Amino acid sequence: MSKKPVRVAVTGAAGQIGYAILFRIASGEMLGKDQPVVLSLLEVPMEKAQQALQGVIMELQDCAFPLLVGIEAHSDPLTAFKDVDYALLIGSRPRGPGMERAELLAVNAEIFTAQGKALDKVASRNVKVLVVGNPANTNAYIAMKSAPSLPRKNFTAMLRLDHNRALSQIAAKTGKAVADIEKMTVWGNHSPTMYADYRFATIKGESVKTMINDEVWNKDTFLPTVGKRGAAIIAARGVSSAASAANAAIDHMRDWALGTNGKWVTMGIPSDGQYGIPKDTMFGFAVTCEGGEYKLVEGLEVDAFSQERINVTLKELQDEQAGVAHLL
Ligand SMILES: NC(=O)C1=CN([C@@H]2O[C@H](COP(=O)(O)OP(=O)(O)OC[C@H]3O[C@@H](n4cnc5c(N)ncnc54)[C@H](O)[C@@H]3O)[C@@H](O)[C@H]2O)C=CC1
Ligand SMILES: O=C([O-])CC(=O)C(=O)O
Repeated sequence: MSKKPVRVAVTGAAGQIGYAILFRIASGEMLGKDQPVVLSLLEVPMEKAQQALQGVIMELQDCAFPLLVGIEAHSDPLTAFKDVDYALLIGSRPRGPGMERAELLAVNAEIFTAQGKALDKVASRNVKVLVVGNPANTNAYIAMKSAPSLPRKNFTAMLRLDHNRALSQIAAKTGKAVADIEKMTVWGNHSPTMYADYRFATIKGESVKTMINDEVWNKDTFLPTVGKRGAAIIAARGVSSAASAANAAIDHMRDWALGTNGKWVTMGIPSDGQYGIPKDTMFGFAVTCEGGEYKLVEGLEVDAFSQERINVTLKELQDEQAGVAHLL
């Protein structure tokens, strides 16, 4: 018997990442090749954006995806999020020239407060929310705080792009296959302060740290390369990463929904106080997923260098949270 369709909301659906992700969701790459989906697409209520959205919808129709059983265009989160099972919050304002970080936080805080409230009112009580729009961790924190009737654990932020970037740098350094790397993780904020940590990583059972054995490379090459990859892509392409961001969002949601078979992945999740990260902080942690739930990997040793890195990324997140506290 075929499965009941699920409702998937995507915001910023006419943007770059939207264009790179919708076709993959509709083809079953996110939720499985046996899972029919209804796409509920949200864009700003401006004529240009709504018109562009109609163009994307025409293209989705023209793909005749067997799993795509409905497409809706919306300009109001209250209708877009009605009964949704999955919500990918991608649309947000990028930083403009001369714009201070605090201003960006304030503009986006409004978007994510409204969207959190709308999810709270109308989404499925089991909705799985992934925030991609930057600053992703703090936007996810805002949405979670604006949706008090939904479980906190339903809200997550995207650290998977950093995780995937780290995997690919390690593969290049060791000359091994990406697919063979296990137990990689990224701690903290989706920003240059993130701490990509390969101390526990293995390749076919062998320690990656021992294989690389180069602390200077870790500190001076690996961490800056992963941390500043977003800026490097903007410098090269003139616009920010879109296909790789869409790919990471697919990976995040697929693993959360369908499980990781014991493999570690990185998700930004609300802390319950583990590793000294204050409760509710939306922080990148190693997790495994099973049965539609993520589970934090506990008991990892935090050495002095790691603690220092974790403190830096935590401080940044706490400053961001303090910057929006008056809006919540
Ligand atoms: N977490 C991560 O790893 C990454 C996050 N990003 C972030 O993702 C976001 C989207 O990136 P792009 O698609 O490249 O940007 P884009 O500018 O191409 O598209 C954003 C779309 O969102 C729409 N939008 C803005 N406010 C909205 C609202 N309140 N409701 C619904 N739609 C809204 C805009 O009209 C636009 O079509 C940016 O904030 C970017 O910085 C990008 C790459 C990686
Ligand atoms: O850096 C940016 O603006 C886009 C982004 O989040 C990334 O590529 O990691």
